[in-house]
Parts: sequence; C-alpha cells; structure tokens
Amino acid sequence: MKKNVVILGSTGSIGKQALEVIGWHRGSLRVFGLAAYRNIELLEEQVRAFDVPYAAVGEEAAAKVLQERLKDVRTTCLVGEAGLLELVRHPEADLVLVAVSGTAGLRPTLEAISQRKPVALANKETLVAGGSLVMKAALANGVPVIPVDSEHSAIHQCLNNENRNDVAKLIITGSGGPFREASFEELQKVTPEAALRHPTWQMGTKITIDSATLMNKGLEVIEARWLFEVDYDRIEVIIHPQSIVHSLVAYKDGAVLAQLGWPDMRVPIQYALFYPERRSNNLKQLDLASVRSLTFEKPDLKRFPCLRLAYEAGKIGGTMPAVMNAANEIAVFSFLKGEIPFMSISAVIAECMELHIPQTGEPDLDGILAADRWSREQAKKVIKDRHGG
Ligand SMILES: NC(=O)C1=CN([C@@H]2O[C@H](COP(=O)(O)OP(=O)(O)OC[C@H]3O[C@@H](n4cnc5c(N)ncnc54)[C@H](OP(=O)(O)O)[C@@H]3O)[C@@H](O)[C@H]2O)C=CC1
Ligand SMILES: CC(=O)[C@@H](O)[C@H](O)COP(=O)(O)O
Ligand SMILES: [Mn+2]
Repeated sequence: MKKNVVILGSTGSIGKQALEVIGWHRGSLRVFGLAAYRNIELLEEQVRAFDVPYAAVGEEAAAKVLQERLKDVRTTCLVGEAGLLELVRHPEADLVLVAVSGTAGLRPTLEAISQRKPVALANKETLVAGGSLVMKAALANGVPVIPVDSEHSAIHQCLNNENRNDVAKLIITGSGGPFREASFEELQKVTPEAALRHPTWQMGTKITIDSATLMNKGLEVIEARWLFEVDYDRIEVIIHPQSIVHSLVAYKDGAVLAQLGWPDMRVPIQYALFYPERRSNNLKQLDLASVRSLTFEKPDLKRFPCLRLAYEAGKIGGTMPAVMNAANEIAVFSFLKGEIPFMSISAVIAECMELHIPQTGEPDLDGILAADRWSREQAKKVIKDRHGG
C-alpha cells in the first residue's frame, strides 16, 4: 500500500524538494493533495506531474482559474484555509507535510492531529505560536509530529533509542548567516539583497531573513522546547558556519551525539516521510576530508538581539512567543520592501513585546490567534510611527 501524502506549501522551497524526494520513491509514496497560496502555474505543473487528486489555493479567483486549467484531469480544486482543512482531514490522507510559511500552518496542523494524521512539520512558526496546544493534541491523539527542520531532525535522530531522562542539553547549530562577521556599523547598512544571500542553504525569503537576524535560531529554540520537552536553560545555540553538524544532544554521562551531513533539506524531508524506516537515495555522501575543518563559536547577542528576544519570549511563555513571531513576520516583510533598516527588525519586535500583556499559562487557539492579530497591528503601527515605514 502506498502512503498518501498531502503537502501544504508545495510551491515553496521545502514543498518542491519534498516532491523531488517523493519522485524517487513513487512505488511507496503517492501525492494525494497539494496546496499553494497563489503560484497556480507551478501548482498546475505539480498536479500534472504527480497526477494529484486534490489541489488547494489561497483565493477563490485563483481556484477558479486552476479548476479551468485542470478541466482535462480529475483534480478537485479547494480554496482558502477551509480548503487546507478539507485536504488534511480527507480520510484517504495518510501523512501531512506542513511546509507553508508563517502562522498559516497552525490551524491545518491542529486539524491533521485531531484527525489522527501523522504530521511532518517543517513550519516552525506553528510550534512557536502554538507549541503547547499542538504537542498536547498530538499526545492526546497519539499522533507523531516528525520534525523536518534540519536541526530538529538531527536532534530527533540523536534521541532515537535513548532515555529522555538522560539528556543534559540540546545544542542547536546555526550558520551565523551572511553577517556573522559584520560589525555593528555594517549591520546598520544591510540591504535585502545582501540579507537574502545565505552562505550555506537555499531557502524561502522569510526564513532566509530570519537566518540573517538569528531569529531563525530563536524560533528553533522555542520549536525544540516543544518538540522535545526540554526547558530553555538546557537548550543552547552554537554558531557553526559550515552547516555540516546539524545539531547535537549532550547526555548526562558526558557523551555528545551529533548528526552530520551536507546542507541538503532532502535528507530530513526523506527521513520524515519514511520515519521510522530509513531509505536509500542517490544523494552525495558526506566527505569529511573535503570539508577539512568544522568550526564553532558563541552567538553574539549584542549584534543579533533577535536570539535574546526569542529566549525571553519563550521563558515568559503564554501568548508572548506568538506576539514575537507575528511582529517578526511583519518586520521582515517591511525590511524586504525597503521600509525599515535591518536593525529595526529586532527593535520592532522588542517594542511589541514590551507593549504586550501576555496571557500566561496555556492559551487556547483563540487566545493565540488574538495575540497574533494584535501583534501584527501593533508592529505596523510601530513601524509607521517610529521606523519610517
Ligand atoms: N526552506 C528551508 O530550507 C526550510 C524551511 N523551514 C520552514 O518551512 C516553512 C516553509 O519554508 P520555505 O519552503 O522556505 O518557504 P517558501 O516561502 O519557499 O514557500 C512557502 C510555501 O507556502 C505557501 N503558502 C504561503 N502562505 C500560504 C497560505 N496562507 N496558504 C497556503 N499556502 C501558503 C506558498 O505558496 P505560493 O508559492 O503560492 O506563495 C509556498 O508554497 C517555513 O516555516 C520555514 O521556516 C524549515 C527549515 C528549512
Ligand atoms: C535548513 C534549515 O534547517 C534552516 O533552518 C537553516 O538552519 C537556516 O540557516 P541558519 O542556520 O543560518 O539559520
Ligand atoms: Mn533549521
């Protein structure tokens, strides 16, 4: 029996690589549903290439155009968030890969879990905003949430068959981004073009800017806290410019396990699609002699305050991580549009966090979504009033 896979965000960086992986394993995996926001040209190509029964897009008009273009094949087109939810809850869907960007992943992830569908989770914002809710639901429904994010996939692999009580700390590696060696003065003048030139990974625009500010590491710390139930004092970030060691787990006896490989998302994607099985592929094997040296250094929280803000938001908990995440999304897109300078990204987030009175404890979905909306409005206002947007 083939596994029916649904991909939310199929036209993005992770989605396209997931389809490539599925293409290698057509005997075991079938693409059952695809969702994009507005890129109907690529979505149509993907539907035809994989003979996909269901496709979803963000807006009604795009869905109509797509349905018309696909009238010679038997594909049903769905629309909006309701379309995503219908797709993931379909009785024939076996595994849902959540690879949309931003908070749009939260509701579909919860829906998949409530329908007892295993989730391969690339979208880290879902756990940042709603980690407690998602992991509680996964536990209650006995549903695995298999990480796709490279660091969390590495940690998942290093934890396999080990006793969780023996873990001393998780060590998340990060490349340091394109400005690892930039001075404070140079950071003031960073352009979107320069920030989009990641040194080791090819990714979507939003995560690439997050890597440049180190917010990506901050989001990953919160993601790890929820996925692996380890508190913030035992999650460390280390800068590793080569992106070969994808993360590590330190155990109480002094042993440290790491997962290594070339920086290639197709490895963690394949791992998540087949977990707990491992499959062969034709990817280039790691050759450490050609890498020659692996280096590590502490992150600089003064030049990269976003990482500090994420630890703060995580430790405050409640709705604060959702507020931080939403403000970051607004600030990143504002920077990309040339409205605010690079260093204002962290300033906007900090202001929104200061203004927020967090709902503590474990907020429900409505509480999280309300905090997310509040923060987006607040961030726009802060940008307009104080950062020249
Ligand atoms: N890229 C990477 O290597 C990694 C990514 N991640 C995480 O994975 C997620 C995806 O990243 P990435 O692939 O880089 O992002 P991209 O920006 O490349 O792709 C985003 C995808 O989501 C779709 N999309 C966006 N909003 C919606 C929505 N509201 N409804 C439906 N579809 C939507 C886009 O559709 P359209 O094309 O039509 O706009 C596109 O298919 C992010 O959360 C990121 O942090 C984690 C680790 C590594
Ligand atoms: C590929 C992946 O998992 C990204 O999250 C990656 O880690 C981004 O690069 P940085 O390490 O520079 O944030
Ligand atoms: Mn990552």
